[in-house]
Amino acid sequence: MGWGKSLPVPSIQEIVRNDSNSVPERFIQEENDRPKLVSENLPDDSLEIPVIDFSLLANEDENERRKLDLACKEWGFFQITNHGIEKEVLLQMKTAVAAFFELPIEEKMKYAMAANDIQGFGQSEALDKYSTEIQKVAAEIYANLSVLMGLERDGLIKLQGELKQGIRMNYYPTCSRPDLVLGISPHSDGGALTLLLQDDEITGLQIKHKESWVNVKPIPDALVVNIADALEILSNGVYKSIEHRAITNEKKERISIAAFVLPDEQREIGPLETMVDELHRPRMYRKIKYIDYIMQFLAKKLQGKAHTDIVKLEIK
Ligand SMILES: O=C(O)CCC(=O)C(=O)O
Ligand SMILES: [Fe+2]
Repeated sequence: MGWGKSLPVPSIQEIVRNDSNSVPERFIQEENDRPKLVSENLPDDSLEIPVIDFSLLANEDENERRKLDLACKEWGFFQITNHGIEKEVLLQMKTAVAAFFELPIEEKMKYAMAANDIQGFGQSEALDKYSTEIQKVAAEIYANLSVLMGLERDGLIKLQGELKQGIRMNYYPTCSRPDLVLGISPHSDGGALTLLLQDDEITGLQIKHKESWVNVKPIPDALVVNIADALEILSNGVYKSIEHRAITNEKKERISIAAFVLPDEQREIGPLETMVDELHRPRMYRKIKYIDYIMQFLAKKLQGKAHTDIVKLEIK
């Protein structure tokens, strides 16, 4: 598990417990960054991110693989159904995470302090099972992306080493002024691939698509998958690591669980030779050791989609 400990941010559960009606000043977004929930500029609800049937992918279905290719090029995001992870495993993970967020702050701190915990969660059977299943799904997506990028099925794994995984749990309390705040600011993910288990009912995730924000409407038991920075770089910008954010709502708290699939930190990442074509698609990024990329990524915090700029080459 790579990135060790969670950052000591003030516990939102504690803030809400103390006063659930006011929005602390520092959460209020600048006018331009507010989610605009009631004005014009509403997210276009007619648009939906692509849905991929994982069982077809696993059966080497050419058509589904083409859909995956398009989804990664045009959206950077897709939902997968029929991923084969048992409902029970998803439910147990959600229950364990919800229980964790219910713990009093003192108990949570104990987990946060313990070294080698996944983002302050401690060891748990639910987490281990979930993480193992996610790994299998990620490996199959990797295999398909490898083929789409002109490699053998195990091409990406060979280049990146064994896949690492980090889990982040997000808790968004209800908010009396969802129009003023964001649950999570716009960012792209720094790993290779992110698999997100989100609430079955509450819409919170929004992604940038053609300059506007599009809601990712929950499909019960589906996983939301997105291309993250390392795959954007490996694909020489053909697949996009898209900016996304989460909004809050007045009615119901929301939990999401993000599994970040990461390259081996000691490996170099850079555009695959198969994705570079000096005439039509010149090399867009320089090579960088993944650990160096992450150090620079973390130094910039969550600030929009400037991350891959770290390695972008000037194209003349
Ligand atoms: O809660 C969500 O839907 C988004 C979470 C997210 O983007 C992240 O954890 O990186
Ligand atoms: Fe994210």
